[in-house]
This record gives sequence, C-alpha cells and structure tokens, in this order.
Amino acid sequence: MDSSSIVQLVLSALTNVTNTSFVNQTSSTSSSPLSSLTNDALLTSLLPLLFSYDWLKILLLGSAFEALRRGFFSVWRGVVKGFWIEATFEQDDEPYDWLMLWVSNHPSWHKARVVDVSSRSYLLGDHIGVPLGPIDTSDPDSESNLSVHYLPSRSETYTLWYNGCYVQIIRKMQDNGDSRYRDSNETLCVRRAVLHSLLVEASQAYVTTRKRVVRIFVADRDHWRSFSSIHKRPLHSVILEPGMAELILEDARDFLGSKAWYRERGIPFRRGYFLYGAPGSGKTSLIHTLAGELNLDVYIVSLSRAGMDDSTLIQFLSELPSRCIALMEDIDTAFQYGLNRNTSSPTSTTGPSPNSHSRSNDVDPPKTSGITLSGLLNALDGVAAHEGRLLFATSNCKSASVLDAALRRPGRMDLHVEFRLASRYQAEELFKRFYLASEELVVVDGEDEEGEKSAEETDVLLRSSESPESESPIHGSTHALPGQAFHFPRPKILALASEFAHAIPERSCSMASLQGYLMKYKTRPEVAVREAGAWAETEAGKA
Ligand SMILES: Nc1ncnc2c1ncn2[C@@H]1O[C@H](COP(=O)(O)OP(=O)(O)OP(=O)(O)O)[C@@H](O)[C@H]1O
Repeated sequence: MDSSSIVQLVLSALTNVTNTSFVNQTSSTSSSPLSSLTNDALLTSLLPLLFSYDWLKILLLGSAFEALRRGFFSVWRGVVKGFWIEATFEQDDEPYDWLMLWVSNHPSWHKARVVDVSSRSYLLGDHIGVPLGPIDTSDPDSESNLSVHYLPSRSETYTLWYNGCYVQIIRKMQDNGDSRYRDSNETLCVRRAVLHSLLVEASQAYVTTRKRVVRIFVADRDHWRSFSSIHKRPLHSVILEPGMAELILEDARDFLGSKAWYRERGIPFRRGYFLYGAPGSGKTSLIHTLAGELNLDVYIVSLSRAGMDDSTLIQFLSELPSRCIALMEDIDTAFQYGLNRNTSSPTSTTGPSPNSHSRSNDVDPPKTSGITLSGLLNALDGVAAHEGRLLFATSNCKSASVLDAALRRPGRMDLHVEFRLASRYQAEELFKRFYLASEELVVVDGEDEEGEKSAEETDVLLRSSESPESESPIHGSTHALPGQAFHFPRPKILALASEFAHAIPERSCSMASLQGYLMKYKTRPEVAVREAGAWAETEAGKA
C-alpha cells in the first residue's frame, strides 16, 4: 500500500466519522445503533492500515531523521568546541565593560533588531551604545535631550563577524533571588585564536575611552559597586590659591612613580591626604580633578554607613585595585558617632566633638556604623592593608587636630591641607571663569602678579604632617580657565571681576555659595557686581 492510499483510507474513515456526528446531532433518539455502525466502519477502514506496517515505516523514517539531526548537531558542537571556546564575562568585572563597549561600537551592532534601551552607560558616559542624540538640535545641552543608549539585549544571541571569524554573543540574566541585585553576564563564543586579539582590542578601546572619564565606585554591602562616571575636569577648574592644587598633584604623581624607592627602603607604599576646612570650598572637586589628572578611579567608603564595621572596612580596603584613590568623606562624622581610641560608643568621645562648629544644631543621629579607631587604623596600615593606593580623607572641621593623633600621623595622613572660605583672589578668578569665554581666559603677566599678591595676603595653607604647625604659603602661576557661553568684552569683565572681589569681604563665604550667587546673574555681570556687597553682608549675617 502506498502513501496516497493510506491518506485516502484515513480521509474516508474521517468522513464517515463526520457524517455520523452530523446524523447524531439531527436525530439524537436513534443515535446508538447508528454510532455503533459508524465505529465499526471506522475500525474496518483503519484495520488494513494497522496491519500494513506502513505506520512503522513512517515512525522509523521520522526517528532516523531525528537521530541524524541530533547526530549532526552533536558533531557540529564537537567541532565548534574544538575550535571555539565559550568565554563568560561577569557584570562586576571590568572585562564585561570592555565587551559592552566593544559590541556597542561594532558596525554590525547598529543593525541589531532586539535592543535594550538604557540610561546606564557602563561608566563610560556617552561613549557606549548608540546614543539617542539630541532631540532639540538647537540646544544640545537642553534637559529634554535625554541620554539613553541602545545596549545589547538580555537573553538575546548576537552574531557578528570579527576579522573573518564568526562570533556569538549571548547576554544572560542571572537571578540571584534578590530582584534589586540581578546580575547579567555575557557569554562570548568565539574561535580560540581570535579571543585574545578581540580582548586586546576591546580593552584598548576601553582604556582609550576611559581616559576621558573618572569612574566612581562605592562600598556597597560586601562589594565595590560601580556607581557612576564623571567627565574629567581640568585641574584649574578648581580655584584654589595659586600653586596649591599643582603641589598636591605633583606630590601624588611623585608617590605613584616611586614604588621601587618605597620597596627598597621597606616603607609601605601608601600615601594619605587629609583635606579639611570650610564646607563648599572645593575638597571633593579637587579629589575628582586629581583622579582625572592621574587616571585613577575613585573608591568611596562611607564610614558611617549602616552595616559598616571593622572587618567589613578591612575587607573593602584590601580589595582595592593596585592604583586608585580611596576616599573617606566626612571622616569626622564617623568619629562623632563613636570613632575613638577605645570604644564605638557614641557618648564617649575623646576631647570635644570634632564637628561641633558645623553640626552643633544637629540632633545626634542614631549610631549605625560599627567602626572603631583601632579598626580604622588596622584597615589603613595593618597586615591586610593595600599598597599603592592614595587615601583622601575629608572633613568639614576647622582643625586637623580633631582627628586622633594616631590617625593623622605621617604614614597614615601624610599631607594635611586646609581649605578656607574664599579669598578675594578666588572670588575674582571665579567671576572671570563665569563671564569670559575659555579662549579669553589666558594668563596675562600683570594679572598673575596681582594673583600672587593676593595669595601672599591670604594664607591658605598646605601643611606637611611632619611639621603640622609650619605654615608654607604657596606661590605659582594661574592657569587658563574654561569659558562660558555668553560673550562679554574681556577688558570689561576683568574690571568687573576686580570690583566684585573687592565687594566680597575676605574669607566671608564659601566658593560654593559664591558660585550659587553668580548663577543667578549668569547673563548680567554688572548686576552681579552691584548686588554683591549687600549679598555678602546677608551671607555674613547667616554664618
Ligand atoms: N575652589 C573651588 N573652585 C571652583 N569651584 C568650587 C570651589 N569650591 C567649591 N566649588 C564649587 O562648589 C560646589 C561644591 O564643591 P565641593 O563639593 O568640592 O566642596 P567641598 O569642600 O567638598 O564641600 P563639602 O565638604 O560640603 O562636601 C561644586 O559645584 C564646586 O564646583
């Protein structure tokens, strides 16, 4: 019996059944004899089919086909495994970011049909993914110009060609039970020979892109979490007394280049900086700027964070990368809540409250951190302490002496830098930066002299911890500063800047508040100068 006769037989059996159902519907009373008749007819029609063994042939044919198919794929997988390897990239690891950047810059990526739309940029700002671009082209900085990127989609397999080789990229979500911390990882199936060159290319592209940003990491639960990236800021955008920022930068550079020197003398290769003083005077800004200049990432650890205790702190500091900036902001707040020599009790502190000048009105916050002074000292230079890092600790206190002597000694905090309220020189420079275009902010000899003079008058100091009381005013040349969008005649702005500086009493307000004031008059420098005196008086009244 050939297949066409089988089909015919099945069809005729089915037709019988259909007719029978129709008859059943129209005469329900006589259904029983007729239905038994129909079942018999169906059975009679199918019997030859059952005994013909053709069904067996079909079954065998199907099974053989499936076995062949499976065999082919298993051989293919074997061949593929022989030549290819599967490389997995974890999200918390840097090579994951290399790969994301590499994929998103690959030409074939632009043709992808399934994408994730994300505001996350893998710490590379606008350099990853396909940026959406400005919606309002007339104003690229407009807030309506959202910064979103098309990224490779999760659970999607992308295939592309790299140097004539076939590459598969699979991005998978890993559910670790906590919906807030779902990781994804990326699997790259690639020929063994090309994996290395692909990774070299991806890492180089990443490093080049990374040079434009500073990456920020925060101590989160039990690991360093990548938090954000900020565009590098030129050193001179932080206006301090002339030469002050340059001196700290040189010190850090010198340290980073002297590993062998430290090793030969058996000195731990670590350097600490304690930046203290008025709030809003540029401490954090300077650290970010230094990180940019030195090509280092910033790792922020908050000592007063809930859940932070001595062992967690030691673990975090020991997991720092070989070259980085570790930042402990407001170190005195940890002190206030119990960081002292013997105990972590918030009520027993050694000496006066370190923060009393700035936080006297604050209600005592609940103690959440379990850091003790000995724990902090151990974390900074104990056995598990990391080598090669620059530690920056900041505080809004007025004097470095609020820190325990053991904490601020050389080897832990090598350089103490005081930040004071704005000097007239700083106020003048800030004014120029606001109203002059960047190309107009050039060094003019006469102006520099003036700048140096005001630096001599003032005494923002940088003190070495070896001689904390020796005051060493720093002199140097000012630098070109970035300009603003509005154009005003340069001589006019220079004259107004000088007037502005004289209207603001020396050391009466912070740079942050001066910046806030000038923001109100972004396009009206004359009004800014006219109103400056009255504003400064109100500010002084507030302090
Ligand atoms: N010296 C400065 N030069 C230029 N801008 C400054 C300076 N100081 C402060 N600013 C501006 O003021 C803002 C706050 O500065 P920043 O956070 O660096 O101060 P801070 O001393 O770290 O303050 P806090 O101790 O309160 O955190 C920033 O926007 C920064 O641009």
